Amino acid sequence: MTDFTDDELALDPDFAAQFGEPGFRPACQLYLISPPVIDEGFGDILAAALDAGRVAAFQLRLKGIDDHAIARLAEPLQKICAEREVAFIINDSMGLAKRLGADGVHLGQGDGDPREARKLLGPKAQIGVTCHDSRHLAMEAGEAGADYVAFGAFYPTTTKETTHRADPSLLGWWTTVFEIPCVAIGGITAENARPLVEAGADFLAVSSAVWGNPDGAAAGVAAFAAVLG
Ligand SMILES: Cc1ncc(COP(=O)(O)OP(=O)(O)O)c(N)n1
Ligand SMILES: Cc1ncsc1CCOP(=O)(O)O
Ligand SMILES: [Mg+2]
Repeated sequence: MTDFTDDELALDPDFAAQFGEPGFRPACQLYLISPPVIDEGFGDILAAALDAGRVAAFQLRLKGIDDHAIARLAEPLQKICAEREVAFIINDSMGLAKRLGADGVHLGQGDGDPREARKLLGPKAQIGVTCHDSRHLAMEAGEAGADYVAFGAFYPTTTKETTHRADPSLLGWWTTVFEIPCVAIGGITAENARPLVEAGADFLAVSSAVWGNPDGAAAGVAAFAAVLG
């Protein structure tokens, strides 16, 4: 584990210069995270959601079933994403991402080494890493070649049991020092997203605010348009 000095963790101009000057950052974009359980009808819901606004990526995050079952459910969803040039990301398993020819993989701290994922998936794959509320984890992920770092949870969520709470200032620090995109996740809604966008989040990772929207997932995506600018 790399030991970064307090100076390096601070907003030190020399440190910033070493690791990348603040440059132009595209507007914040939506990154949809699937419900943990879906059925064969989810494809129509996903297509409607992706057609309702600017979505950069979709992560298939299924829990409680094996890779074969995930692969069966993944195929039509991967096609729906490809038709709309939305990145299709597999959660947890670099092996399954390889098997499916997914656009990338998201790795939690217990899901494997980003360097190994890079060797397996190649230079074009999008490899994301969970960094909770930790600058250290994010800098280690960046050093390991991650294409994005994910901070959270920012708000209470029922989608996943979380023990870390991130502050928007973490997003501001990261985007001031590093060029690698950052993702904010955890309990994010169109109503509470603005502080995260203003702090510099490159992506908002959202699940229940879209799939659980009482007016439907398309309305859930459309509701973010105002805050994403
Ligand atoms: C974009 C994004 N950020 C964080 C997570 C959480 O990943 P992980 O910590 O591995 O937990 P599970 O999602 O696997 O329960 C994520 N999936 N996506
Ligand atoms: C996967 C994950 N990791 C941290 S919070 C979370 C859940 C995100 O879902 P929601 O947008 O419903 O809070
Ligand atoms: Mg995981």
